[in-house]
Amino acid sequence: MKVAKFGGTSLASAEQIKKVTNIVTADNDRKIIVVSAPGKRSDDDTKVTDLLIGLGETYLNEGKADDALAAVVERYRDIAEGLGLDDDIVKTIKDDLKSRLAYDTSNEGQFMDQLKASGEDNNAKVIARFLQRLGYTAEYVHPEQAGLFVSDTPGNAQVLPEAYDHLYKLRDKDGILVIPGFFGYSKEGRLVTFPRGGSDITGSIVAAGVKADMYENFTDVDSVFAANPKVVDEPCSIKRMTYREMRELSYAGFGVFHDEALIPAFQSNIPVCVKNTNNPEASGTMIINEREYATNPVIGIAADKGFSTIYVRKYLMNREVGFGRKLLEIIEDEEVSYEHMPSGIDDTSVILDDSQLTPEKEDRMIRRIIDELNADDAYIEKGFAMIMLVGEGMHETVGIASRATKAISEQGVNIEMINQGSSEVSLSFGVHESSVDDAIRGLYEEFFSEKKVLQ
Ligand SMILES: Nc1ncnc2c1ncn2[C@@H]1O[C@H](COP(=O)(O)OP(=O)(O)O)[C@@H](O)[C@H]1O
Ligand SMILES: N[C@@H](CC(=O)OP(=O)(O)O)C(=O)O
Repeated sequence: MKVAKFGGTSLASAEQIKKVTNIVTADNDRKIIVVSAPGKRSDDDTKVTDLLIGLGETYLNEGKADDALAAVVERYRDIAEGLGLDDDIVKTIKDDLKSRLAYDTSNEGQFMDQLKASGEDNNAKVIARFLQRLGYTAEYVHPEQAGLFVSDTPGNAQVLPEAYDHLYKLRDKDGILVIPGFFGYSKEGRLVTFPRGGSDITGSIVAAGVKADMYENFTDVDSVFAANPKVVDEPCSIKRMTYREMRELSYAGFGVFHDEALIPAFQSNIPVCVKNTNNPEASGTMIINEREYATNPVIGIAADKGFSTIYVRKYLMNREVGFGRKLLEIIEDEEVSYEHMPSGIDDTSVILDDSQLTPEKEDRMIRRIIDELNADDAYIEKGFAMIMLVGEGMHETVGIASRATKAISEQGVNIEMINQGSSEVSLSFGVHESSVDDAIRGLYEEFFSEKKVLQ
Protein backbone atom coordinates (compact mmCIF):
# COMPACT_ATOMS: atom_id res chain seq x y z
CA MET A 1 0.00 0.00 0.00
CA LYS A 2 1.18 3.52 -0.83
CA VAL A 3 0.25 6.81 0.78
CA ALA A 4 0.43 9.66 -1.74
CA LYS A 5 0.48 13.30 -0.68
CA PHE A 6 -0.38 15.96 -3.24
CA GLY A 7 0.81 19.51 -2.56
CA GLY A 8 -0.98 22.76 -3.25
CA THR A 9 0.55 23.22 -6.70
CA SER A 10 -0.77 19.77 -7.66
CA LEU A 11 -4.31 20.77 -6.66
CA ALA A 12 -4.41 24.42 -7.64
CA SER A 13 -7.12 24.06 -10.31
CA ALA A 14 -9.60 21.60 -11.79
CA GLU A 15 -7.06 20.74 -14.49
CA GLN A 16 -4.45 19.86 -11.85
CA ILE A 17 -6.95 17.83 -9.81
CA LYS A 18 -7.75 15.78 -12.92
CA LYS A 19 -4.03 14.96 -13.26
CA VAL A 20 -4.05 13.88 -9.62
CA THR A 21 -7.04 11.59 -9.96
CA ASN A 22 -5.43 10.04 -13.07
CA ILE A 23 -2.28 9.35 -11.08
CA VAL A 24 -4.19 7.89 -8.15
CA THR A 25 -6.42 5.62 -10.17
CA ALA A 26 -3.55 4.39 -12.37
CA ASP A 27 -2.05 2.45 -9.45
CA ASN A 28 -4.20 0.25 -7.18
CA ASP A 29 -1.59 0.57 -4.44
CA ARG A 30 -2.36 4.28 -4.07
CA LYS A 31 -5.11 3.65 -1.57
CA ILE A 32 -4.68 6.67 0.68
CA ILE A 33 -4.20 10.20 -0.55
CA VAL A 34 -3.40 13.20 1.60
CA VAL A 35 -4.27 16.54 0.04
CA SER A 36 -3.26 20.17 0.54
CA ALA A 37 -5.37 23.26 -0.04
CA PRO A 38 -5.36 24.65 -3.59
CA GLY A 39 -2.00 26.36 -4.14
CA LYS A 40 -0.71 28.89 -6.65
CA ARG A 41 -1.82 28.55 -10.28
CA SER A 42 0.96 30.90 -11.38
CA ASP A 43 3.83 32.76 -9.74
CA ASP A 44 1.69 35.81 -8.96
CA ASP A 45 -1.30 33.84 -7.66
CA THR A 46 -2.19 33.42 -3.95
CA LYS A 47 -2.45 30.08 -2.12
CA VAL A 48 -5.85 29.38 -0.57
CA THR A 49 -4.13 29.06 2.83
CA ASP A 50 -2.85 32.62 2.46
CA LEU A 51 -6.32 33.80 1.39
CA LEU A 52 -7.70 32.16 4.52
CA ILE A 53 -5.11 33.82 6.74
CA GLY A 54 -6.03 37.17 5.16
CA LEU A 55 -9.71 36.38 5.70
CA GLY A 56 -9.16 35.55 9.38
CA GLU A 57 -7.05 38.65 10.02
CA THR A 58 -9.54 40.98 8.33
CA TYR A 59 -12.38 39.40 10.28
CA LEU A 60 -10.52 39.78 13.59
CA ASN A 61 -9.70 43.43 12.85
CA GLU A 62 -12.94 44.58 11.26
CA GLY A 63 -15.60 42.13 12.42
CA LYS A 64 -16.50 41.28 8.82
CA ALA A 65 -14.65 40.25 5.69
CA ASP A 66 -17.12 39.77 2.84
CA ASP A 67 -14.65 40.30 -0.04
CA ALA A 68 -12.03 38.01 1.46
CA LEU A 69 -14.68 35.33 2.00
CA ALA A 70 -15.87 35.70 -1.59
CA ALA A 71 -12.28 35.29 -2.88
CA VAL A 72 -11.93 31.92 -1.13
CA VAL A 73 -15.35 30.70 -2.27
CA GLU A 74 -14.49 31.77 -5.84
CA ARG A 75 -11.44 29.48 -5.86
CA TYR A 76 -13.62 26.49 -5.00
CA ARG A 77 -16.36 27.54 -7.42
CA ASP A 78 -13.77 27.59 -10.23
CA ILE A 79 -12.57 24.13 -9.26
CA ALA A 80 -16.06 22.65 -8.82
CA GLU A 81 -17.17 24.02 -12.19
CA GLY A 82 -14.05 22.71 -13.93
CA LEU A 83 -14.66 19.27 -12.44
CA GLY A 84 -18.34 19.33 -13.41
CA LEU A 85 -19.53 19.04 -9.80
CA ASP A 86 -22.94 20.29 -8.69
CA ASP A 87 -23.14 23.79 -7.27
CA ASP A 88 -24.35 22.46 -3.92
CA ILE A 89 -20.75 21.67 -2.91
CA VAL A 90 -19.84 25.36 -3.33
CA LYS A 91 -22.78 26.34 -1.14
CA THR A 92 -21.68 23.78 1.47
CA ILE A 93 -18.16 25.26 1.44
CA LYS A 94 -19.49 28.80 1.82
CA ASP A 95 -21.67 27.75 4.77
CA ASP A 96 -18.72 25.91 6.28
CA LEU A 97 -16.53 29.03 6.06
CA LYS A 98 -19.26 31.17 7.63
CA SER A 99 -19.62 28.78 10.54
CA ARG A 100 -15.84 28.81 11.02
CA LEU A 101 -15.91 32.64 11.11
CA ALA A 102 -18.53 32.39 13.86
CA TYR A 103 -16.09 30.43 16.05
CA ASP A 104 -15.01 31.97 19.36
CA THR A 105 -12.33 34.60 18.66
CA SER A 106 -11.05 34.92 22.23
CA ASN A 107 -8.16 32.57 21.44
CA GLU A 108 -6.83 33.90 18.13
CA GLY A 109 -4.52 30.92 17.57
CA GLN A 110 -7.42 28.46 17.79
CA PHE A 111 -9.68 30.69 15.70
CA MET A 112 -7.05 30.97 12.93
CA ASP A 113 -6.27 27.26 13.04
CA GLN A 114 -9.80 26.10 12.34
CA LEU A 115 -10.09 28.66 9.54
CA LYS A 116 -6.71 27.81 7.93
CA ALA A 117 -7.50 24.08 8.05
CA SER A 118 -10.64 24.60 5.97
CA GLY A 119 -8.39 24.92 2.92
CA GLU A 120 -7.38 21.26 2.99
CA ASP A 121 -10.62 20.05 4.59
CA ASN A 122 -12.86 21.41 1.83
CA ASN A 123 -10.43 20.40 -0.89
CA ALA A 124 -10.46 16.81 0.39
CA LYS A 125 -14.26 16.81 0.24
CA VAL A 126 -14.21 18.15 -3.34
CA ILE A 127 -11.66 15.55 -4.46
CA ALA A 128 -13.50 12.65 -2.79
CA ARG A 129 -16.72 13.82 -4.47
CA PHE A 130 -14.97 14.02 -7.86
CA LEU A 131 -13.55 10.48 -7.52
CA GLN A 132 -17.04 9.21 -6.64
CA ARG A 133 -18.48 10.98 -9.68
CA LEU A 134 -15.87 9.24 -11.83
CA GLY A 135 -17.27 5.95 -10.52
CA TYR A 136 -14.60 5.02 -7.95
CA THR A 137 -15.24 3.97 -4.40
CA ALA A 138 -13.78 6.91 -2.52
CA GLU A 139 -14.30 8.41 0.89
CA TYR A 140 -13.37 11.67 2.65
CA VAL A 141 -11.74 10.79 5.98
CA HIS A 142 -12.11 13.14 8.93
CA PRO A 143 -8.74 13.39 10.76
CA GLU A 144 -10.40 13.24 14.19
CA GLN A 145 -12.37 10.12 13.31
CA ALA A 146 -9.18 8.56 11.94
CA GLY A 147 -7.50 9.28 15.30
CA LEU A 148 -4.91 11.76 14.10
CA PHE A 149 -4.30 13.13 17.59
CA VAL A 150 -1.83 15.96 18.13
CA SER A 151 -0.62 18.31 20.87
CA ASP A 152 -2.83 21.30 21.71
CA THR A 153 -0.37 23.89 20.36
CA PRO A 154 -2.06 26.10 17.74
CA GLY A 155 -0.11 26.38 14.50
CA ASN A 156 2.55 24.06 15.81
CA ALA A 157 0.98 20.64 16.31
CA GLN A 158 3.07 17.60 17.16
CA VAL A 159 1.70 14.12 16.65
CA LEU A 160 0.81 12.11 19.77
CA PRO A 161 2.20 8.56 19.81
CA GLU A 162 -1.24 6.90 20.08
CA ALA A 163 -2.25 8.36 16.70
CA TYR A 164 -0.28 5.70 14.85
CA ASP A 165 -2.33 2.78 16.23
CA HIS A 166 -5.59 4.54 15.41
CA LEU A 167 -4.45 5.31 11.88
CA TYR A 168 -3.52 1.65 11.31
CA LYS A 169 -7.24 0.85 11.27
CA LEU A 170 -7.59 2.82 8.01
CA ARG A 171 -6.20 -0.30 6.34
CA ASP A 172 -9.58 -1.99 6.89
CA LYS A 173 -11.48 0.54 4.80
CA ASP A 174 -12.36 -0.06 1.15
CA GLY A 175 -11.70 2.20 -1.79
CA ILE A 176 -9.62 5.35 -2.04
CA LEU A 177 -9.37 7.35 1.18
CA VAL A 178 -8.95 11.11 0.88
CA ILE A 179 -7.46 12.72 3.98
CA PRO A 180 -7.00 16.48 4.37
CA GLY A 181 -3.43 17.38 5.28
CA PHE A 182 -2.11 20.08 7.62
CA PHE A 183 -4.14 19.43 10.81
CA GLY A 184 -5.12 16.98 13.49
CA TYR A 185 -7.15 17.11 16.71
CA SER A 186 -6.15 17.44 20.33
CA LYS A 187 -7.44 14.85 22.82
CA GLU A 188 -9.99 17.49 23.91
CA GLY A 189 -11.34 17.60 20.35
CA ARG A 190 -9.79 20.92 19.28
CA LEU A 191 -8.54 21.31 15.73
CA VAL A 192 -4.79 22.13 15.62
CA THR A 193 -2.69 22.81 12.53
CA PHE A 194 0.90 21.81 11.88
CA PRO A 195 3.40 24.55 10.91
CA ARG A 196 3.09 25.97 7.37
CA GLY A 197 3.78 23.36 4.71
CA GLY A 198 2.51 20.75 7.17
CA SER A 199 0.53 18.56 4.77
CA ASP A 200 3.85 16.82 4.14
CA ILE A 201 3.84 15.99 7.86
CA THR A 202 0.31 14.56 7.75
CA GLY A 203 1.32 12.36 4.80
CA SER A 204 4.32 11.01 6.65
CA ILE A 205 2.32 10.33 9.85
CA VAL A 206 -0.40 8.52 7.91
CA ALA A 207 2.20 6.49 5.98
CA ALA A 208 3.82 5.46 9.27
CA GLY A 209 0.43 4.74 10.87
CA VAL A 210 -0.81 2.41 8.14
CA LYS A 211 2.70 0.93 7.70
CA ALA A 212 2.70 1.85 4.01
CA ASP A 213 5.25 0.33 1.62
CA MET A 214 6.01 3.80 0.33
CA TYR A 215 5.20 7.45 0.98
CA GLU A 216 4.93 9.34 -2.31
CA ASN A 217 5.12 13.11 -2.13
CA PHE A 218 3.82 14.68 -5.34
CA THR A 219 4.87 18.23 -6.13
CA ASP A 220 5.72 20.32 -9.23
CA VAL A 221 9.34 19.34 -9.92
CA ASP A 222 10.79 16.12 -11.40
CA SER A 223 13.04 15.56 -8.42
CA VAL A 224 14.80 17.15 -5.53
CA PHE A 225 17.69 19.17 -6.97
CA ALA A 226 21.14 19.74 -5.50
CA ALA A 227 20.29 23.43 -5.09
CA ASN A 228 17.20 25.63 -5.29
CA PRO A 229 16.23 25.88 -9.00
CA LYS A 230 15.29 29.52 -8.41
CA VAL A 231 18.93 30.32 -7.61
CA VAL A 232 20.94 27.90 -9.75
CA ASP A 233 20.13 27.35 -13.41
CA GLU A 234 19.12 23.75 -14.13
CA PRO A 235 20.65 22.21 -11.00
CA CYS A 236 21.40 18.49 -11.11
CA SER A 237 18.78 15.99 -9.93
CA ILE A 238 19.22 13.82 -6.90
CA LYS A 239 18.19 10.21 -7.55
CA ARG A 240 18.75 8.88 -4.04
CA MET A 241 19.45 10.53 -0.73
CA THR A 242 19.21 9.58 2.93
CA TYR A 243 16.63 10.72 5.47
CA ARG A 244 19.36 12.58 7.35
CA GLU A 245 20.46 14.45 4.23
CA MET A 246 16.92 15.42 3.32
CA ARG A 247 16.13 16.50 6.88
CA GLU A 248 19.18 18.77 7.03
CA LEU A 249 18.52 20.23 3.58
CA SER A 250 14.84 20.85 4.17
CA TYR A 251 15.54 22.39 7.57
CA ALA A 252 18.10 24.66 5.89
CA GLY A 253 15.82 25.87 3.11
CA PHE A 254 14.82 23.22 0.54
CA GLY A 255 11.19 24.28 0.27
CA VAL A 256 10.22 21.11 -1.55
CA PHE A 257 9.67 18.99 1.59
CA HIS A 258 8.93 19.92 5.22
CA ASP A 259 11.84 19.05 7.49
CA GLU A 260 9.57 17.64 10.21
CA ALA A 261 7.96 15.32 7.69
CA LEU A 262 10.94 12.98 7.53
CA ILE A 263 10.80 11.74 11.10
CA PRO A 264 7.63 9.57 11.08
CA ALA A 265 8.61 7.89 7.79
CA PHE A 266 12.20 7.45 8.94
CA GLN A 267 11.19 5.92 12.29
CA SER A 268 9.02 3.37 10.48
CA ASN A 269 11.60 2.85 7.75
CA ILE A 270 9.19 3.80 4.98
CA PRO A 271 10.90 4.94 1.77
CA VAL A 272 9.82 8.39 0.61
CA CYS A 273 9.62 9.23 -3.09
CA VAL A 274 9.33 12.85 -4.28
CA LYS A 275 7.55 12.92 -7.66
CA ASN A 276 6.09 15.36 -10.16
CA THR A 277 2.31 15.55 -10.69
CA ASN A 278 2.95 17.22 -14.05
CA ASN A 279 5.35 14.46 -15.16
CA PRO A 280 4.53 11.32 -13.16
CA GLU A 281 6.66 9.11 -15.44
CA ALA A 282 9.86 10.73 -14.13
CA SER A 283 11.35 8.47 -11.48
CA GLY A 284 11.69 11.24 -8.87
CA THR A 285 13.94 11.22 -5.81
CA MET A 286 14.04 8.28 -3.39
CA ILE A 287 14.74 9.09 0.26
CA ILE A 288 16.05 6.04 2.02
CA ASN A 289 18.12 4.84 4.97
CA GLU A 290 21.53 4.52 3.36
CA ARG A 291 23.19 5.36 0.09
CA GLU A 292 26.51 4.72 -1.59
CA TYR A 293 28.32 8.03 -1.20
CA ALA A 294 31.82 7.42 -2.52
CA THR A 295 31.23 9.38 -5.74
CA ASN A 296 29.03 12.10 -4.24
CA PRO A 297 30.17 12.94 -0.71
CA VAL A 298 28.18 16.20 -0.95
CA ILE A 299 24.55 15.92 -2.07
CA GLY A 300 23.11 19.42 -1.82
CA ILE A 301 23.37 23.07 -0.81
CA ALA A 302 20.49 24.78 0.96
CA ALA A 303 20.14 28.30 2.28
CA ASP A 304 17.67 30.38 4.19
CA LYS A 305 17.49 34.07 4.97
CA GLY A 306 16.11 35.85 8.02
CA PHE A 307 18.59 35.18 10.82
CA SER A 308 20.01 37.48 13.49
CA THR A 309 23.08 37.10 15.67
CA ILE A 310 23.34 38.10 19.30
CA TYR A 311 27.01 38.88 19.73
CA VAL A 312 28.34 38.81 23.32
CA ARG A 313 31.90 39.71 24.43
CA LYS A 314 33.29 39.32 27.93
CA TYR A 315 36.94 38.99 28.93
CA LEU A 316 37.62 35.46 30.30
CA MET A 317 34.17 34.22 29.35
CA ASN A 318 35.65 30.75 28.92
CA ARG A 319 36.59 30.64 32.63
CA GLU A 320 33.17 31.65 33.94
CA VAL A 321 31.21 28.60 35.04
CA GLY A 322 27.57 28.75 33.90
CA PHE A 323 27.96 31.69 31.48
CA GLY A 324 26.51 29.78 28.52
CA ARG A 325 23.61 28.46 30.60
CA LYS A 326 22.71 31.93 31.90
CA LEU A 327 22.91 33.39 28.40
CA LEU A 328 20.64 30.71 26.99
CA GLU A 329 18.28 31.15 29.93
CA ILE A 330 17.79 34.83 29.01
CA ILE A 331 16.92 33.74 25.48
CA GLU A 332 14.65 30.99 26.81
CA ASP A 333 12.79 33.49 29.01
CA GLU A 334 11.74 35.25 25.79
CA GLU A 335 10.48 31.89 24.42
CA VAL A 336 13.02 32.04 21.62
CA SER A 337 14.87 28.92 20.42
CA TYR A 338 18.37 29.19 19.01
CA GLU A 339 19.84 27.71 15.83
CA HIS A 340 23.63 27.72 16.38
CA MET A 341 26.07 28.98 18.98
CA PRO A 342 29.62 29.32 17.63
CA SER A 343 32.02 30.47 20.37
CA GLY A 344 35.52 31.85 20.94
CA ILE A 345 37.43 32.37 24.21
CA ASP A 346 36.08 35.80 25.11
CA ASP A 347 33.07 35.93 22.85
CA THR A 348 30.12 33.97 21.62
CA SER A 349 27.38 34.42 19.06
CA VAL A 350 23.90 33.00 19.24
CA ILE A 351 22.10 32.67 15.94
CA LEU A 352 18.34 33.16 16.06
CA ASP A 353 15.52 32.89 13.56
CA ASP A 354 14.08 36.40 13.02
CA SER A 355 10.51 35.12 12.93
CA GLN A 356 10.67 34.63 16.71
CA LEU A 357 11.95 38.13 17.49
CA THR A 358 10.31 41.49 18.19
CA PRO A 359 12.08 44.80 18.94
CA GLU A 360 10.88 44.53 22.58
CA LYS A 361 12.31 41.02 23.00
CA GLU A 362 15.61 42.12 21.46
CA ASP A 363 15.90 45.11 23.81
CA ARG A 364 15.10 43.04 26.88
CA MET A 365 17.64 40.35 25.97
CA ILE A 366 20.47 42.81 25.32
CA ARG A 367 19.77 44.76 28.49
CA ARG A 368 19.76 41.60 30.63
CA ILE A 369 22.96 40.27 29.01
CA ILE A 370 24.74 43.51 29.91
CA ASP A 371 23.19 43.94 33.38
CA GLU A 372 23.00 40.36 34.63
CA LEU A 373 25.97 38.77 32.88
CA ASN A 374 28.19 41.87 33.08
CA ALA A 375 29.10 41.46 29.44
CA ASP A 376 31.68 43.95 28.06
CA ASP A 377 29.63 44.24 24.91
CA ALA A 378 26.39 42.78 23.53
CA TYR A 379 24.42 43.66 20.43
CA ILE A 380 22.18 42.16 17.76
CA GLU A 381 23.10 42.12 14.09
CA LYS A 382 20.39 41.36 11.56
CA GLY A 383 20.24 40.31 7.94
CA PHE A 384 22.09 37.00 7.99
CA ALA A 385 21.56 33.98 5.81
CA MET A 386 22.63 30.46 6.71
CA ILE A 387 23.99 28.17 4.01
CA MET A 388 24.22 24.45 4.60
CA LEU A 389 26.37 22.04 2.64
CA VAL A 390 25.08 18.51 3.20
CA GLY A 391 26.25 15.00 2.41
CA GLU A 392 26.78 11.68 4.17
CA GLY A 393 30.31 11.38 2.79
CA MET A 394 31.58 14.82 3.79
CA HIS A 395 33.22 13.87 7.05
CA GLU A 396 35.22 11.06 5.52
CA THR A 397 36.43 13.17 2.61
CA VAL A 398 39.49 15.32 3.11
CA GLY A 399 39.34 18.94 2.02
CA ILE A 400 35.59 19.62 1.75
CA ALA A 401 35.68 22.57 4.17
CA SER A 402 38.65 24.18 2.47
CA ARG A 403 37.08 23.76 -1.00
CA ALA A 404 33.86 25.28 0.32
CA THR A 405 35.47 28.32 1.96
CA LYS A 406 37.61 28.91 -1.14
CA ALA A 407 34.55 28.70 -3.40
CA ILE A 408 32.65 31.22 -1.27
CA SER A 409 35.59 33.63 -1.00
CA GLU A 410 36.19 33.49 -4.77
CA GLN A 411 32.71 35.00 -5.12
CA GLY A 412 33.92 37.94 -3.00
CA VAL A 413 31.63 36.88 -0.16
CA ASN A 414 32.72 37.29 3.44
CA ILE A 415 31.99 34.32 5.72
CA GLU A 416 30.64 35.59 9.05
CA MET A 417 30.39 32.21 10.72
CA ILE A 418 31.36 28.58 10.12
CA ASN A 419 29.84 25.69 12.02
CA GLN A 420 31.12 22.18 11.50
CA GLY A 421 29.70 20.96 14.73
CA SER A 422 28.15 17.78 15.92
CA SER A 423 26.14 16.96 12.82
CA GLU A 424 28.01 14.37 10.84
CA VAL A 425 26.41 15.30 7.58
CA SER A 426 26.51 19.08 7.31
CA LEU A 427 28.68 22.13 7.33
CA SER A 428 27.08 25.55 7.71
CA PHE A 429 28.14 29.07 6.87
CA GLY A 430 26.65 32.39 7.91
CA VAL A 431 26.85 35.19 5.31
CA HIS A 432 25.06 38.48 4.77
CA GLU A 433 21.69 38.02 3.06
CA SER A 434 22.69 40.20 0.12
CA SER A 435 25.48 37.83 -0.89
CA VAL A 436 23.82 34.47 -0.23
CA ASP A 437 22.90 33.68 -3.84
CA ASP A 438 26.47 34.39 -5.01
CA ALA A 439 27.80 32.08 -2.31
CA ILE A 440 25.41 29.30 -3.35
CA ARG A 441 26.38 29.63 -6.99
CA GLY A 442 30.06 29.50 -6.03
CA LEU A 443 29.54 26.35 -3.97
CA TYR A 444 27.42 24.77 -6.70
CA GLU A 445 30.13 25.41 -9.27
CA GLU A 446 32.73 23.83 -6.98
CA PHE A 447 30.83 20.66 -6.06
CA PHE A 448 28.36 19.95 -8.86
CA SER A 449 29.22 21.80 -12.05
CA GLU A 450 30.23 18.66 -13.98
CA LYS A 451 27.18 16.63 -12.91
CA LYS A 452 23.68 16.19 -14.29
CA VAL A 453 22.29 13.49 -11.99
CA LEU A 454 23.49 12.43 -8.53
CA GLN A 455 22.92 8.67 -8.35
N1 LIG B 1 16.41 21.84 -3.92
C1 LIG B 1 15.20 21.88 -4.42
N2 LIG B 1 14.76 20.87 -5.22
C2 LIG B 1 13.51 20.91 -5.74
N3 LIG B 1 12.64 21.93 -5.54
C3 LIG B 1 13.04 22.94 -4.75
C4 LIG B 1 14.32 22.96 -4.15
N4 LIG B 1 14.42 24.09 -3.40
C5 LIG B 1 13.27 24.74 -3.52
N5 LIG B 1 12.42 24.08 -4.33
C6 LIG B 1 11.09 24.55 -4.71
O1 LIG B 1 10.08 23.75 -4.06
C7 LIG B 1 8.92 23.82 -4.87
C8 LIG B 1 7.95 22.71 -4.47
O2 LIG B 1 7.54 22.88 -3.14
P1 LIG B 1 6.09 23.50 -2.80
O3 LIG B 1 5.90 24.79 -3.56
O4 LIG B 1 5.90 23.54 -1.32
O5 LIG B 1 5.18 22.41 -3.47
P2 LIG B 1 3.78 21.79 -3.10
O6 LIG B 1 2.78 22.81 -3.53
O7 LIG B 1 3.75 20.55 -3.92
O8 LIG B 1 3.75 21.51 -1.62
C9 LIG B 1 9.47 23.71 -6.27
O9 LIG B 1 8.62 24.29 -7.23
C10 LIG B 1 10.82 24.44 -6.20
O10 LIG B 1 10.74 25.75 -6.71
N1 LIG C 1 -1.71 24.60 2.76
C1 LIG C 1 -0.78 24.61 3.87
C2 LIG C 1 -0.15 23.24 4.09
C3 LIG C 1 0.72 22.70 2.99
O1 LIG C 1 1.48 21.76 3.21
O2 LIG C 1 0.61 23.26 1.77
P1 LIG C 1 1.55 22.90 0.47
O3 LIG C 1 1.45 21.42 0.21
O4 LIG C 1 0.94 23.72 -0.63
O5 LIG C 1 2.97 23.32 0.79
C4 LIG C 1 0.25 25.72 3.68
O6 LIG C 1 0.20 26.43 2.69
O7 LIG C 1 1.08 25.90 4.54
